[in-house]
Amino acid sequence: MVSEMIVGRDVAPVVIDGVVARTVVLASADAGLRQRLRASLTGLRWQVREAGGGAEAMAQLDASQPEALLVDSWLPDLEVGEFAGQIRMLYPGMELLRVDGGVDGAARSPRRNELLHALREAQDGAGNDTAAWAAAPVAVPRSVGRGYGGAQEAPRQVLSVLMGREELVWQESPARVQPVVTLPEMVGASEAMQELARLIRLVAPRSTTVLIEGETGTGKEVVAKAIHRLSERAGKPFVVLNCAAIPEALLEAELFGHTRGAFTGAVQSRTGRIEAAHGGTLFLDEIGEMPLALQAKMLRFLECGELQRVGDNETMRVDVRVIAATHQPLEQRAGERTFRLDLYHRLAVFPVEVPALRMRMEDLRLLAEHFLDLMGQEMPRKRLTIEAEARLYEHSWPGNVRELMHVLERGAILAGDRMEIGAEEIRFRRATRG
Ligand SMILES: Nc1ncnc2c1ncn2[C@@H]1O[C@H](COP(=O)(O)OP(=O)(O)OP(=O)(O)O)[C@@H](O)[C@H]1O
Repeated sequence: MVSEMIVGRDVAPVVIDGVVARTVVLASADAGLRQRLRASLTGLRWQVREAGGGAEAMAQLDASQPEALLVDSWLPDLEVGEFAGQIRMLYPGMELLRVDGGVDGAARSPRRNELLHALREAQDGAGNDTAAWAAAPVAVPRSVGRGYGGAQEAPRQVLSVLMGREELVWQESPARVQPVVTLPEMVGASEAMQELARLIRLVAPRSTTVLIEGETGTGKEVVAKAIHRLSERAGKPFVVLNCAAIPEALLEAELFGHTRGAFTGAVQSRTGRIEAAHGGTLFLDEIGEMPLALQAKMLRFLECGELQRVGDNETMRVDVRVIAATHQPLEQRAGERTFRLDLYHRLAVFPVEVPALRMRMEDLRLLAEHFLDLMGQEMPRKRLTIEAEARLYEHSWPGNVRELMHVLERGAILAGDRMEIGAEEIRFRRATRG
């Protein structure tokens, strides 16, 4: 279940040595490289925000509006070229440097020179020990980990400097993992997730209504956000309303807004979520929980783009793309007349299904690494023992990705000061034991 929210931006200037620091987001799966770059850049009065992959970097960009982005030549979740293209489109004024190319035809500036200087220093700090650039591989039980081609070998990158030129080049070892083409914030390399990413890319640029189906915790909201971010509406609000979380009596006013005195307790007029999403996207989670009477009003809005606040005679036009999600079989519900068939057809112009985690166990390791990386931003980054990882593969994950996230969080806490999460720390809730 997701909470209601309006995604906003937070900008908190940081002062280093009495000077307001500029912010750089550093996207790399290589913790060593990030650490060295952080040291160099902090010395140059840059505030560094680290991201272990493209999805995380996107979230950091959204939150901190940095002056620059440094991106590794390989990211675990996104194809770098495509990621860079999206960044240029979404943040045209931002300095973007790849650690492999350094110079991409953009004009030199003091800012850019500083970043290049930091890249050189980071390379010096690495010395000639190429093993230092290799991430520690985590073994996957072969019987279950085969799906992700080459996942057993960690990416190994060797940095070299073209002497006399301010450029850095990454050389790749033959053991390199093939980049996986998915989407911002959507970790997963399975065929099912790549197909989902393809559908999302196709539908994102249009204003088509999308119906996202999938079990609880599979990532339906993640998909909705990806569609929003890849659309021309990306700079506009992404508004979420969980239809199951608001009492029936209040849902209409929450969606459409209300005038002062429209009902008992309406002491002042209020904008509804649809209006708040003007220009952007409205994500209606758990649409199957919407009362039938309100479904009729929603259908009218979807068909003409007009709405009336509760208690108001005025009609207003808004430009909102609607994405709905459900874990219920809506078509079946429509057959049983507990959901309006006409609304179902209107919503399901473009249906997409997010597969259950047990149907794509080859994504388990990537997802686990992703969540351990995220937790590693708040406490020392922990690893799973082979036995702990095997235990993850034995489970059937009825709570899907969200359950995995919670199991790992619990495991990390239970492990206390130890850097490894053992099998005994991987505990499943009794009700969801697989
Ligand atoms: N592919 C993914 N990559 C990274 N994180 C994911 C992925 N899928 C889901 N998550 C994470 O798992 C959690 C649950 O995802 P989300 O809320 O999108 O699921 P949902 O299907 O909308 O759940 P519900 O049906 O309960 O509303 C979130 O914290 C989300 O960030």
